[in-house]
Amino acid sequence: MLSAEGIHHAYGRVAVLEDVDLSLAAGEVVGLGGPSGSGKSTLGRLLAGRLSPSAGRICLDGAPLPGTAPRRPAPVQYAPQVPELAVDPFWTVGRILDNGGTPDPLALAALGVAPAWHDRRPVELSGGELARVSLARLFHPALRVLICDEVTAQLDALEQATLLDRLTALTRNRRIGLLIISHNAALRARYCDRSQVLG
Ligand SMILES: Nc1ncnc2c1ncn2[C@@H]1O[C@H](COP(=O)(O)OP(=O)(O)OP(=O)(O)O)[C@@H](O)[C@H]1O
Repeated sequence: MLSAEGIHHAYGRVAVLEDVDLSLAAGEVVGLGGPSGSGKSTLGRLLAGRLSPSAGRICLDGAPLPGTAPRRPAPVQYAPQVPELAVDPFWTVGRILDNGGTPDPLALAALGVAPAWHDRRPVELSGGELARVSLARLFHPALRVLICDEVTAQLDALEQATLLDRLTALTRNRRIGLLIISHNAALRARYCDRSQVLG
């Protein structure tokens, strides 16, 4: 489904990724590990079309990734480590969830997003609750691949397990490919079908 072949990326003259391949099938959960600075987030952003590679091909179903268009949710979504960076702090949860299309009620329920939160603002949620909201808003009908970049790194062990149990059940059930970027090898071994390590 999603494939990256021969990916090179440099920031200016500094090469970060050299000849990296990665593939992700429908419903598969793949881990991406590696030391700090090895290029995990860069690869995640490339796969979601947020950056263009210096060289190499990234395809969804054999065709180059479609360009992004206003108000049309992209089939490959990237969730950053810090949910506060992904949501407007002045918006209510209801407005955050509506952004880019009507939220999927089954995804909201599966991720444990409570209707009672809809009138609150991000600062009025716990870290785990905000992480769920920022992921739930990405589950639109066209979603094919979700890239989660250390999304549980700020959560305690119980909240981390709850979120990843719910998230992996949802993506497997929907046949959405899930890339879990994490430096935590034990976490990747527990939740991923296989892992790839950079650096
Ligand atoms: N926009 C940018 N401009 C210049 N250099 C950058 C930029 N973004 C990242 N880098 C550099 O690219 C390298 C890889 O960064 P990246 O964030 O992809 O690594 P990472 O493996 O995700 O690291 P971490 O685990 O610490 O989050 C780092 O040396 C970083 O400083």
